[in-house]
Amino acid sequence: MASTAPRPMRVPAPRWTVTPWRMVHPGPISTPSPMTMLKGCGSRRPGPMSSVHTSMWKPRRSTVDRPSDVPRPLRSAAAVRSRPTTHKEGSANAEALGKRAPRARTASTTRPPSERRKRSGSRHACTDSESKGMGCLPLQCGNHCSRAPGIAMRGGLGALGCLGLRCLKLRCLRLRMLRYFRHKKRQELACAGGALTGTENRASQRAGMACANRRVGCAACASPRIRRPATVNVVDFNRQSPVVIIDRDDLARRSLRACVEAAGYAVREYAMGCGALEEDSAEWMAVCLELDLDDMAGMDVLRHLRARDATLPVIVLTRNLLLDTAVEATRLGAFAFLDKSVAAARLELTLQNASKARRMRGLALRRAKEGGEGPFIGGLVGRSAPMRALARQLERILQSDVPVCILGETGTGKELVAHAVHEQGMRARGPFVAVNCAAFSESLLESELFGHERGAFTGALSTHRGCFEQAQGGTLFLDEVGEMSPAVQVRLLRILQERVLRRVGSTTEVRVDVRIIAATHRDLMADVKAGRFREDLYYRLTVYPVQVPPLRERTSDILPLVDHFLEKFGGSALSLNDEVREALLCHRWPGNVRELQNVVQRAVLSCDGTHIELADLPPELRVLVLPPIPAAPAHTPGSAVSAGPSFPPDAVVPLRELERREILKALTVTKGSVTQAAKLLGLGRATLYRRLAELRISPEPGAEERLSRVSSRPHS
Ligand SMILES: Nc1ncnc2c1ncn2[C@@H]1O[C@H](COP(=O)(O)OP(=O)(O)OP(=O)(O)O)[C@@H](O)[C@H]1O
Repeated sequence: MASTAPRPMRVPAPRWTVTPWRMVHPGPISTPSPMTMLKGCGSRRPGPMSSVHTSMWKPRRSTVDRPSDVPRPLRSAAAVRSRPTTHKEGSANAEALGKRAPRARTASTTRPPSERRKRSGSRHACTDSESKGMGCLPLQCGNHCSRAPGIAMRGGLGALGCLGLRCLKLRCLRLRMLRYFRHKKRQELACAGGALTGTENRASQRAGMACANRRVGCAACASPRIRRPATVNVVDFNRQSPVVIIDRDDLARRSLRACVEAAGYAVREYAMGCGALEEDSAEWMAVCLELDLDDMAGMDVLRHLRARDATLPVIVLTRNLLLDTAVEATRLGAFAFLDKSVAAARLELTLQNASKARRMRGLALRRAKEGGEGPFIGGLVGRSAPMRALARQLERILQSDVPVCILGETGTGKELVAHAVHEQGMRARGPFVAVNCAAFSESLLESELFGHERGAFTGALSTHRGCFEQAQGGTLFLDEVGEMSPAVQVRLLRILQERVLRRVGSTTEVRVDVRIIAATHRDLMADVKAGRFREDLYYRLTVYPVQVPPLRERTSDILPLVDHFLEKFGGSALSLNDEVREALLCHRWPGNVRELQNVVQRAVLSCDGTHIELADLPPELRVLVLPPIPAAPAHTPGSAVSAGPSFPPDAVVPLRELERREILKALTVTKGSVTQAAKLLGLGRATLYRRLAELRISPEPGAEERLSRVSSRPHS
């Protein structure tokens, strides 16, 4: 048998033989990762193009005739196994090597790429059929070309001109990377929207990737022990959202905890992969995962985590940084891959990027979930159109550092907006320091903002770090900035321009890195015109002005806010009757949300413990029922209209009077039922109540008596 084998062409032995049969295929994934591609190409020893090219035509050296000093090519064994040979040639080669002859490749012996890969280790070369099946690009023909001039002419090199193998591989790599990223992008989009097409789903399953929408169960989600949320949770990620550490080593966990906590994140630790997977990961900010675990393979944990929440950043940590592992982790969607020995130094930055990505994905998910209603702002309650517009405005500045000026009437929630910008912005991990400029005299405000040295003035018993220094790396909220004296304005302007400050009584300058958010209820431009506010400071502060709408312009937020405050003040079990709701909706709310909050707090205290009545609201909210309705003698149309001024029959009646008469008529007909009257008049109930208030009409016949009863009750 050995004598019948074709004699290999003898050529002078090079120091290193390139195995040029095929590009190394990364495994059973239809769109291989770029890292894998790199691995495939990189396994060849770099050298001048000409030498690589020449070596392509040489037969591969067998392990038998490799000189002992020649290092064993990384993938020689795998390449031997997967090199597409004829049965005859294969047998001959095998016998020459003293091994069992490979079986002929038949339909029954042909295995799927994944299996072949398992058998041949993680590295293997594509066969012809495989490369077709995997949709290899025509450019890969560069590899085929290495085998026979005929193929070269037909497939690739002929068409492309005689490119060197490495050029082809680079082009091939680039294209495959492009395909990989496109595929990945599609997967991520599908994860967010929860809708993979059938083909994509099958593709991701074939690839062993997490099935994001779970319409078809994937292998990774098979374990019954592991919690699988049915829907994508929408969470506001902030500093309280924990970074989860999964590591079996107590010491390593402790040192990681210290790193993560120093970076300003809450931490949750797990020694076992299963322990972590049994928890709900919806609120986790990120995961630091050690691959070497006791109970299950780290890669499986990663697979499960990604399967349940494709937006959860998983940072893979390992002691032995192997390319194969990195490739596998990247393919499974790991956010980053860190060597444990350098993890501490890199972790902070990686966590920063991870949390930013998580927050942005969270925002996008929330928006998607709310049916495109608009983004969500921090702890602000209210989804009215003006609030959604405000949220959209804020979203644009979250990831920037521009000074923001929040304008709006008192009690509209300016400080809450400032908090939201800080919490969801880039400086979320820094401090948020708020100072009310109206609360201090000029000298005190100076010392409060900029600090002072010991003995700088009478009473300065110790050195004081001002608000600017306290807010280093974070946000300084200057509330009521319009109340600043001209002297403080000048100092503030200098800090904004030069980013340095000098404490009162000090000669040295301190560099400050602070984001400024200012707020005022005043018309700052008017103050500038009146000379009360510096124009240059105005333009420095109002780089991005934001107007918070008053509550009267967003009545649809009133009832959600009432529910919010009822819950806040322990009255969530209390119910409101229709009268109370109408009164709340029709009030003008000059004190805005703060006033509403006070009203609800007071009502919770003064009500009977089951429901809130009109009597539990302050008198200014009961104005609707103040004027008594004139007694309607009969239900005849027009009889109730007599309460108004009389006009000569041919006189033109003012529209307001006509409106008043028609409303009274409707109320008479409906026996004081506002709902029915509104229907008769073709108005909304709230609109009719507003008109009643404006026209000073009491809607209900019994209003007078009830009012007197209510007014006599004591209020807390
Ligand atoms: N959208 C909202 N959702 C929940 N609570 C709110 C909202 N807006 C305001 N509040 C509450 O109303 C109160 C007043 O808000 P805030 O202090 O932010 O208003 P402001 O505009 O800064 O007032 P001022 O101009 O008087 O300082 C706070 O207790 C705040 O929690």
